[in-house]
Amino acid sequence: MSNRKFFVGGNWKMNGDKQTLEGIIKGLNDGALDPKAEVVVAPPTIYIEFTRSKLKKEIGVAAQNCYKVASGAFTGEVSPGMVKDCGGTWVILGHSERRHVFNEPDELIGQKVKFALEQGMNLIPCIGEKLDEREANKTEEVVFRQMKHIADNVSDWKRVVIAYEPVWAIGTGKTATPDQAQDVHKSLRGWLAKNVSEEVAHSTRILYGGSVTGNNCKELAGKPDVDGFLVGGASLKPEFITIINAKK
Ligand SMILES: O=C(CO)COP(=O)(O)O
Repeated sequence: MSNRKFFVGGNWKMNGDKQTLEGIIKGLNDGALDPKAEVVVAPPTIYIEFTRSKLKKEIGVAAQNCYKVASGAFTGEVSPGMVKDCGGTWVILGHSERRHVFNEPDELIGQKVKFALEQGMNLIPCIGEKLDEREANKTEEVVFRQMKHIADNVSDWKRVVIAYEPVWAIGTGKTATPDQAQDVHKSLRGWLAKNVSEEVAHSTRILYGGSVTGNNCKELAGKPDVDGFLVGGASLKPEFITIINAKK
């Protein structure tokens, strides 16, 4: 048995306003959450401070992205230090939408990983293959390449939680089967054992993300290498609590 603490992240993406987010926050504050689960939510950057000020302290707050330097002429960007200043202690990096809508390459994601860790943040770096890559049997090749760019820049694995999010499963209602998720998670753990260390492979949490719902979370969470979830759409709904409690 592993002693990896079950972890559930809610990625709110570019959704909500103060009124609706307050409703979601109230639901989390009042909900009966499994105390054995670690929970983090990622509001749009502009609502990080608002969320932190309303949300109970047991739940962490993440940014959905941040830049690779502390300050300067980078219009539209925010730095890890700014996230921290507003009460965020986590940051999601390399999310599929950053990679594929905003064309962020592996190298940039690696640089962001390095800098955010240096700045004291906890990280949720994301990896995952596209449908054509899966169909061409390139899933491992793709996720191992993405992992290498991340791993080469990690100075402290205790502050890193990996999210495996197959691109074809994100926002599509097409969840990976528990066996598909388990297969990739197991390969990733094998990669970590071989390329980083047995200790890191054993202790690092690997989350699954992609159309996780209150209905499919229990079966996914039952797989030995699935240590939690990164949830998009369902994290805006009351069923997020069911997902947090998937191991209860
Ligand atoms: O991208 C995701 C979480 O980061 C997953 O999104 P959905 O849960 O909406 O498929």
